[in-house]
Amino acid sequence: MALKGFWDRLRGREPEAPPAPVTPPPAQPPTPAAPGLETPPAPPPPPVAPLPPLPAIQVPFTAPPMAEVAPPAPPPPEPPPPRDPEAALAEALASSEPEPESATGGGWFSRLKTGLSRSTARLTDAITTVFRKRRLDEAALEELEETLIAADLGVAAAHRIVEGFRKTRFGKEVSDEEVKAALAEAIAEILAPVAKPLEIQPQRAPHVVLVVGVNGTGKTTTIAKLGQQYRGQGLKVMFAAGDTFRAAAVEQLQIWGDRTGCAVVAPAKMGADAAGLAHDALARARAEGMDVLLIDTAGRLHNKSALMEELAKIIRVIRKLDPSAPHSVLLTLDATTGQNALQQVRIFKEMVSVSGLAVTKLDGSAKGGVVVALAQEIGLPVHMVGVGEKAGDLRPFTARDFARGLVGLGE
Ligand SMILES: Nc1nc2c(ncn2[C@@H]2O[C@H](COP(=O)(O)OP(=O)(O)OP(=O)(O)O)[C@@H](O)[C@H]2O)c(=O)[nH]1
Repeated sequence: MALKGFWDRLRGREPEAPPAPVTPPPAQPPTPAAPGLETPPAPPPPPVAPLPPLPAIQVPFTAPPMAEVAPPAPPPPEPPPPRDPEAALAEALASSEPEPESATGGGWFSRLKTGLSRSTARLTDAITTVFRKRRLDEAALEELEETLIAADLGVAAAHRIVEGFRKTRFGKEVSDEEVKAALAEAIAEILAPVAKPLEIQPQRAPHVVLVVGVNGTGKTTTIAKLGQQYRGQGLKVMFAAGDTFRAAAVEQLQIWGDRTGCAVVAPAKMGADAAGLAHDALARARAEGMDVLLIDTAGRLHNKSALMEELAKIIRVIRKLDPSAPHSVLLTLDATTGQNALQQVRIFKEMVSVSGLAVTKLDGSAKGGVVVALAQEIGLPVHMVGVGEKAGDLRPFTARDFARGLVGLGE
């Protein structure tokens, strides 16, 4: 239970409450057994006497006006038929072709902006209310700081931004639009040092990317999306299904491999040694002239030290073949976990030398501001962001676009 609690907290979930104690039903008085029978037949129910008429009770009742009477609830909608995972995957891949700008209403930026819309609302609704033509005094600065913290930007970034406002605009009258524009600039400034693409060096033959992260944060999907992108660039790509404990993860990677034309090295049986698998995959990748090898890993073992040992072993073993591998260690973070993402980075940094981050599920989160907290407090490169489940929904992270998208401004 304690370890389950640890993993739940790491994933940003409240640990499950222990099951409620079962209360035994109240004891029934024993039924007297009929002589010679173990189970007496139930006695016939006594005839029900007609109830005497109830005295009339007057309950004062005022009918609500008609408009307030709730209409009868419509019948519940039919639950959608269960989706065949393969069909869902095929659909995601089919729609992952680079779409023309017109089809996406302005291309990647508008997708980013749409994806961030929940986070944007959280951040800007308060700004719009507070700063409609208002003098930037102490009270306004305090409200701004609270808004930024509530939008998951973290205390340090919120403080830094507010101090910037104090220096440049204190005492001036500002509108919500001015505040948003200045905010976008301040956020972009914080993000700029960490906005670095994941640079693949095919001459490493192959460039090895070890992908780590808590389970469910999007490791397998991110690998698949990257595979698709690299294939599009004409690179030869191999996936190693190193999450050998989860049959579904191996299967998922195999399907993505088939669809994207990436080779897949999968374990012969579940629970196989992940380090051995990574070693075999690297040997094969070298023999087959691959440019990139993406290694998936388990996100959860029975405890933190077991996971740490597994990751360390994978690295030790692949270094027997290439002492410089892995060339990148990519940590996936689920944006919906908000501030908990910072804790995940700290824990994974203790286990392995993380070289950069992929922040996923920004589309399903109102906590996209956490990327600013990550930049300010962790400072690791943010290579890419995921704003959807489609293969095309993983894009390089750029400070200006993200900052403007987050505060709801145009390109
Ligand atoms: N909306 C949305 N969903 C995403 C994104 N990235 C991944 N997902 C979904 O998140 C779920 C978990 O993703 P996986 O790639 O299986 O996560 P994982 O870290 O490999 O999980 P384990 O295999 O359990 O360790 C899947 O349903 C993905 O489709 C994203 O950017 N946006």
